[in-house]
Parts: sequence; structure tokens; C-alpha cells
Amino acid sequence: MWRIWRRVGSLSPLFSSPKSSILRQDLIQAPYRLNFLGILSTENGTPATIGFFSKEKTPFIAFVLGGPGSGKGTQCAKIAEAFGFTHLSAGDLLRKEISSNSENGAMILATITEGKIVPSGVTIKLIRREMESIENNKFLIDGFPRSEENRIAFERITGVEPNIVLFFDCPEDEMVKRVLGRKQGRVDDNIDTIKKRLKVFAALNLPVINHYTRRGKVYKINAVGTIDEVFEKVRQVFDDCKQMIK
Ligand SMILES: Nc1ncnc2c1ncn2[C@@H]1O[C@H](COP(=O)(O)OP(=O)(O)OP(=O)(O)O)[C@@H](O)[C@H]1O
Ligand SMILES: Nc1ccn([C@H]2C[C@H](O)[C@@H](COP(=O)(O)O)O2)c(=O)n1
Ligand SMILES: [Mg+2]
Repeated sequence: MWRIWRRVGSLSPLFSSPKSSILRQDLIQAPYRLNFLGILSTENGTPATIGFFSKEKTPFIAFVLGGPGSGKGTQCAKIAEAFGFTHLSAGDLLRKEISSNSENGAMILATITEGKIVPSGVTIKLIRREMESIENNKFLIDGFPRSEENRIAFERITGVEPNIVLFFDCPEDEMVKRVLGRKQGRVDDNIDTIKKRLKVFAALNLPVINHYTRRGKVYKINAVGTIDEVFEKVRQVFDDCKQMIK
């Protein structure tokens, strides 16, 4: 089983307050603490790593990034069908939390309505829960990481980096047009929130894409064109990566 949650490295004793994050309660069985960014650290403040996966069974992970309305969800559905991936949308998982009246529902709703980013611990917990419950070794993680804080927290907690990162590059006016035309009743599909989301994308998500570009992991796809035209470019990426995908 690749779904083995194991501890990597030796870590110092926990000191914590009782009202702690979901991360510590649910992800952490051993003596760690969270720093002010919500990132695990040891007692002396150095980042700690807890692996999600056993080495032999680490899944193939593709992060799927792009601005609001760039077509991430649309293309992920097609990739999942054509290449047998499980599609996990961070936004969909957060919306499900809102509709299930979970303890974080109100906070998530307020954050999404403002076009801001939900704390990493909350989102990673939801992603982890899905990855644990699904028997697949190929995951598309859509809309995550949205910020360097998301990215660093995920890498520290899982001990892995994505195998590849798809970046759907789309002009802002096209993204606005698509989001306003979506008509799925999303609280954030209005012009005021879209403007905020575009700003958050440029300020917080582009640095993540730049980081993975430096790591040689980014496949930048021009998202302009019909859905099928864009998918042909995506298909080429996955065909080229076939050897890497178990
Ligand atoms: N290539 C395309 N051409 C025209 N419309 C598209 C294209 N791709 C997706 N759309 C439409 O644009 C809208 C937004 O697409 P989608 O939901 O896939 O974007 P997204 O990147 O997941 O956005 P968000 O980050 O807001 O979830 C949908 O209504 C979708 O049908
Ligand atoms: N990693 C994430 C992903 C999503 N969110 C919040 C903020 C987004 O505006 C909203 C909708 O996501 P989408 O469906 O557009 O991918 O969900 C977040 O806080 N952190
Ligand atoms: Mg989406």
C-alpha cells in the first residue's frame, strides 16, 4: 500500500496550546508543533517533515495551476478520463466543506467570498483524506498549491514534490469572460470577487509557478482555444510523461 503515513527524521518534543490547528490534531501523531505560518516545525523552529507515502508507493502527482477560469477543472476531467487519473479539486473540496456544515464551513465561505486563500492546514487535511480513501496512484491536484505557504506546507507534510505542474496560461479578459459565463451558482463568480482572485493569483500563485519552473517541472499550456484544442496540447504532455507515470 502506498498509503502509509510515516515519520521521517527525528524530531523534537511538542509544545503546544490546546486550541491547535486541524493539522496537529489530525495529521500529527508525534511531537511536532506548527509555526506561525501553519507549517510543521521542530522545537527549535526548523521545519519538520512527515512523509505521507512509503518510498515504493509514492503516487504520481500533477499539480494543475492557472488563474480563475483558465480551464483547470474542465481539462482535469478530460485528463482523468483519458489517462486514469483521480481529479482532486481543492476548491471543490472546500465548497463541499461549506455545504456539509463542517466546523470550518463559515470560515471557508468567508475566505472564498473574499477571494482569499484558506489556511493550508485545512486544505491539506481535505486533500489527504481523499488521497487516503481512493485506490489510485495517479492524482491531479487542481487549484493547489495556491501560495508559497500552501506549497511549503504540502512539501513539508508529505515529504514529496509534484512530478509535474501544468500551468494553464490564459489572458485576464478571457478568464473573466469564462468565469462570468460559468453559471454554476458559485459565490465567487461575480466581478468584484473575480478582480480580487486575479490579484491573489498574480501575487501568491505566480511565485509557486516560478518556483516549479526553476525546478524544471512546469508545462505551460496556452489555454486559449476550444476545450478540445487545449486538450490536444495537454494530451501531448501526458503522452510524453508516460514513462514517469506508473
Ligand atoms: N477552452 C475553453 N474555451 C471556452 N470556455 C472554456 C474553456 N475551458 C473552459 N471553459 C469554460 O470556462 C469556465 C471556467 O472553466 P473551469 O471551471 O474549468 O475553470 P477553472 O480554471 O477550474 O476555474 P476556477 O479556478 O475558477 O475553478 C467553464 O464554464 C468552462 O466550461
Ligand atoms: N488551495 C486552495 C484552493 C482554493 N481555495 C479557495 C480560494 C479560491 O478562490 C476558491 C475557489 O477555488 P477554485 O475552485 O477556483 O480552484 O477556493 C483556497 O483557499 N486554497
Ligand atoms: Mg475549477
